[in-house]
Amino acid sequence: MKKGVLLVNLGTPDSQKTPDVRKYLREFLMDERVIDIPFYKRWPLVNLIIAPFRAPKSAKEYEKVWTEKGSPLLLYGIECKRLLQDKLGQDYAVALGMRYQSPSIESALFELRSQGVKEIVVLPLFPQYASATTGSVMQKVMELVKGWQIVPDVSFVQHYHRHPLFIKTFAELGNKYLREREYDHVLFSFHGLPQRQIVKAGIDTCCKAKGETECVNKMYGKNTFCYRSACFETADLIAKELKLEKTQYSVCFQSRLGKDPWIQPYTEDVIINIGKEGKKNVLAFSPAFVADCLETTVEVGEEYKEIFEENGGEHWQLVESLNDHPQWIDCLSDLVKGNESQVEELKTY
Ligand SMILES: C=CC1=C(C)c2cc3[nH]c(cc4nc(cc5[nH]c(cc1n2)c(C)c5CCC(=O)O)C(CCC(=O)O)=C4C)c(C)c3C=C
Ligand SMILES: [Fe+2]
Ligand SMILES: [Fe+2]
Repeated sequence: MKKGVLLVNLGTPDSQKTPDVRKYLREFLMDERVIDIPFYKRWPLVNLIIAPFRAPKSAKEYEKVWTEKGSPLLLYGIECKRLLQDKLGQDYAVALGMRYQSPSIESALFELRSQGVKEIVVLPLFPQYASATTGSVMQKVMELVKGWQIVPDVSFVQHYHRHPLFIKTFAELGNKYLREREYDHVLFSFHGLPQRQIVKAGIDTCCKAKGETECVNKMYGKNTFCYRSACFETADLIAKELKLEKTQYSVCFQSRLGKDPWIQPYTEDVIINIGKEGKKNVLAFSPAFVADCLETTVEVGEEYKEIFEENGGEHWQLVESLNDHPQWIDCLSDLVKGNESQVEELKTY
């Protein structure tokens, strides 16, 4: 009997046009794990304020990344599915679902069920666990399978932010640029989260205090569910692979939405400081994403580049994401098979 693999990414609009972007934003932001406030406040905020006002602006940005075949996030997902299926062979059936919009997780689960699959490994395409991403995917899958006559044996890959192949692939992609020219700083910019989401996750040994801007203890390997700490760990491991000193790189968090405090430091502030320090050449990684998308290509590749140049910077280079890199497919295969090559001895940094 085949074993099922369900790859899940965030999702993307059906087209780059404003109505489709609005529809996507509505579904995405109405998720109670994404905007984690009571429904009676979330509904008007999303439907009357954020979606209507943000959709036309976001649509212009989606226009910049859209290809003839569609959204890069979806196209890389489809390609990863194909390559992983080839790598795993006939004993496995691989499907792709998006948490929001299409193809839905429901359709991907039906695809697996129609192939007689009774055992499914769910692999969210988010290396660092957050309730808003991996948690939401896990909840959705459980809601969907709970009504099946034969409830499948489902397991989840909750995170892989320290998996050696994940780290090595990013490091190799970056090294290509580091060999080409001199850089005076390296930046690791991760997607941000409202600070309260970290506090709510109950990580009381880590980012516990309200407004805490530093993880109190970097107990890597023990507080893997603190998204912020996991991001620092990913950055430290890539930096180690690149043989960077602590002073040669910074970690920061992008994409703040609204006025509430998000996890810090904010990417924009860090870029302004780097510029003020007279650094001219910056290499930027965005390792919360495993595929290039709006957040990497436009936000890091264009918007942060502009801010850097306005603050004295001269050369800004975004390191592309893992996309369909063969070593990334090896990493996915390793995760599916539960080889757990990421569970090495816990290291201290
Ligand atoms: C409260 C708002 C948001 C939270 C929390 C959030 C967490 C989060 N998101 C990703 C990954 C992606 N986000 C993307 C786009 C995007 N994210 C938000 C808001 C929150 N994200 C918005 C409003 C948007 C839409 C774009 C925009 O209008 O600016 C994408 C890109 C999708 C694409 O089609 O290219 C990804 C991927 C992570 C990993 C994360 C928490 C860890
Ligand atoms: Fe997001
Ligand atoms: Fe933390």
